[in-house]
Amino acid sequence: MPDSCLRLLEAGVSHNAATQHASSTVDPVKDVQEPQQKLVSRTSSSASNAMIPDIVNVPGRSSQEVETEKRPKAYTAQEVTAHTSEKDLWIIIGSDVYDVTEFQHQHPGGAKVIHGVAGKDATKKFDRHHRRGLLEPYKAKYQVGVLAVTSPPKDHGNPTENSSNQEGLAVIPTSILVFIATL
Ligand code: HEM
Repeated sequence: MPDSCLRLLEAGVSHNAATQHASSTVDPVKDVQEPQQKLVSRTSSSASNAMIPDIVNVPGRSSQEVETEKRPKAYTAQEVTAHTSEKDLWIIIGSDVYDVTEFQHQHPGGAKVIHGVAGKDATKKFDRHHRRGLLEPYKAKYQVGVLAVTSPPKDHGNPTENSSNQEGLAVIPTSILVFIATL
């Protein structure tokens, strides 16, 4: 075989070796990326685990029981309206719901004023005659829950944080392009 051919062969071999080397440099990158991807998914799953209350596994008690203890019960204003009789009398003050069936007869301001707000939001009338701080010692005994939030609390008032709005922004340039293309 002529020398030039030998040189060419050598060059081919070294080229293949270089290709192999190049591809072998890609593989480790893949190897590095894969665990990273796994890490990301592990991180995101642990992030969703963070949403689960810490004390789910209380021996002998269901997570639902523990949850019920942690959060006060939420009642809608509609539900409170079902408790208007002297024998079952609830009122709302601020964001709290009180069962004042027993307290109405001990109320220094009289039971009559309490009857006037039975099953209703008594906040305005209460605030006319008391400081809110006055309720603190009564809460443990008479508060039965909190007022349920019926409308979504967030995503109002800051439209830039709305993801659907971000999608909308992404659509605008495309539609402009289509418009330009039709000219
Ligand atoms: C859980 C609910 C309530 C508690 C614990 C409560 C407690 C009290 C207390 C301790 C007093 C004596 C005066 C004072 O210390 O300020 C009082 C007076 C009074 N309360 Fe209430 N109250 C409640 C709800 C209401 C509501 C809903 C009304 C009105 C609709 C009302 C109207 C009055 C009035 C008119 C007085 C007399 C005020 C005065 O003498 O100047 N209270 N209440």
